[in-house]
Amino acid sequence: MLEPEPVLCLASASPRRQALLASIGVSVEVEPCDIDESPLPGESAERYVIRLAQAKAQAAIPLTALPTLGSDTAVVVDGQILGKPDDESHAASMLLRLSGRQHDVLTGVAVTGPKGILTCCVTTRVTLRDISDAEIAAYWKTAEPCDKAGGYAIQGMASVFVAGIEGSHSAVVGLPLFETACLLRRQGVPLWNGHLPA
Ligand SMILES: Cc1cn([C@H]2C[C@H](O)[C@@H](COP(=O)(O)OP(=O)(O)OP(=O)(O)O)O2)c(=O)[nH]c1=O
Repeated sequence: MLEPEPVLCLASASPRRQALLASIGVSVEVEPCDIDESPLPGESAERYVIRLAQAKAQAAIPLTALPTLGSDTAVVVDGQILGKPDDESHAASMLLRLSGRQHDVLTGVAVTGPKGILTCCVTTRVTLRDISDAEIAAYWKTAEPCDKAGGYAIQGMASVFVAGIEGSHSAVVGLPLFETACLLRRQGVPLWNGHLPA
């Protein structure tokens, strides 16, 4: 079967974001953008993820004629933003902090198009059970944590640690599908490969 024509430019290297968009029938052209992801002094987590989502979406504008989408996901615990782990000990220290308690996962989304740049931020509360040192060491060996904010993947083997979630599962994986669909429709991007009635 022929691949549907792209209707959106995804400014992201994340295969998960591409798969999430494909699940609602949005075929994309991919233009990953390398931007500085350091938080600004005193910046709130919400401002941070929205700023990065906007920067990614804007960086792709010169590369395409399509509307662009940028997104950023951060794990936040005690007001501190946890990014992706640099190495095994960093990953272990992040999981130890998250073990046996709740934290927030924030995902910012920005979509450019005829209406300018539209943004949203979705916060999801995740509860992890107690995680032992042996489990943390074994989890690193799966290679799953290395490219994930907070050093875990709710959609993968770390699901055995996830005691509860309040909010959007897809947002934790990288893109809140309900809110993203709203932004895409406002920018005139067709969903369900063009079959969702306007
Ligand atoms: C907490 C969590 C994060 N993640 C992922 C979502 C994001 O892809 C990643 C956080 O890093 P991001 O910087 O948001 O995204 P990215 O580097 O993967 O892609 P790009 O910047 O090019 O768009 O962590 C999961 O897949 N599962 C989880 O449970």
